[in-house]
Amino acid sequence: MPPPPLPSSRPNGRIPALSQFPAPNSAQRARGPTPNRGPPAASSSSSSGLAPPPTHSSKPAKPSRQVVLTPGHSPLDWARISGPNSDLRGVPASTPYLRVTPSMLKVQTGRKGKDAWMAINGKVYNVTPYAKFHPGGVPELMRGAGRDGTKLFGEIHPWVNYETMLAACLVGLLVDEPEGKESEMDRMD
Ligand code: HEM
Repeated sequence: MPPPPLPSSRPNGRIPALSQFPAPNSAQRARGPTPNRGPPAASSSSSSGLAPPPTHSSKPAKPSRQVVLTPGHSPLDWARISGPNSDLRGVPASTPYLRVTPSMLKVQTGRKGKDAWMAINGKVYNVTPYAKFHPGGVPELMRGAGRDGTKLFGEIHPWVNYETMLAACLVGLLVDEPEGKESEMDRMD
């Protein structure tokens, strides 16, 4: 079977070569040369020639305050021991989640044989089991012990996913002091 006839616009059967690209009357040419191609202008080149530009990692905005954790207390170790089935609340296993009042919280300082409890966004955690795993160190963590640490926590590391990390340590919810107790306090004034 003979090949199909060639289109009449290509008499020699070849795609015509462009003498110039973009073609003189094209839209690309009308826009002018592509910017930012080719060597930088002499005025913008630094004195160090081909040296790479300085990076942002060379000077941290704030020095890290992380401590060296003792062996066996890495974030991975914590993930392992605080897994889905662990209960690190420090209360009898059958205890339901507690309604924790500020006065109950106040005594859980981590001192005098008491565990350290901390409220964050309305949830109360026993942070004692986590203390040696805290990358900021034990004393730093204990600044929030026995009180509502929401503000402090948020000022330092709002990105930390405490809810997942401390799920096994969730003791209960922070609630207001009961009415009777408040009026008793008022009477004392
Ligand atoms: C309110 C009490 C707390 C204070 C005062 C505190 C303080 C700190 C400090 C000073 C650091 C070092 C930050 C740095 O690298 O410069 C840090 C790191 C860290 N803290 Fe806390 N912390 C508190 C509570 C918590 C809690 C409850 C958790 C966990 C659930 C936690 C998890 C972490 C983590 C994961 C880091 C490493 C952050 C990172 O490298 O991005 N902290 N903390």
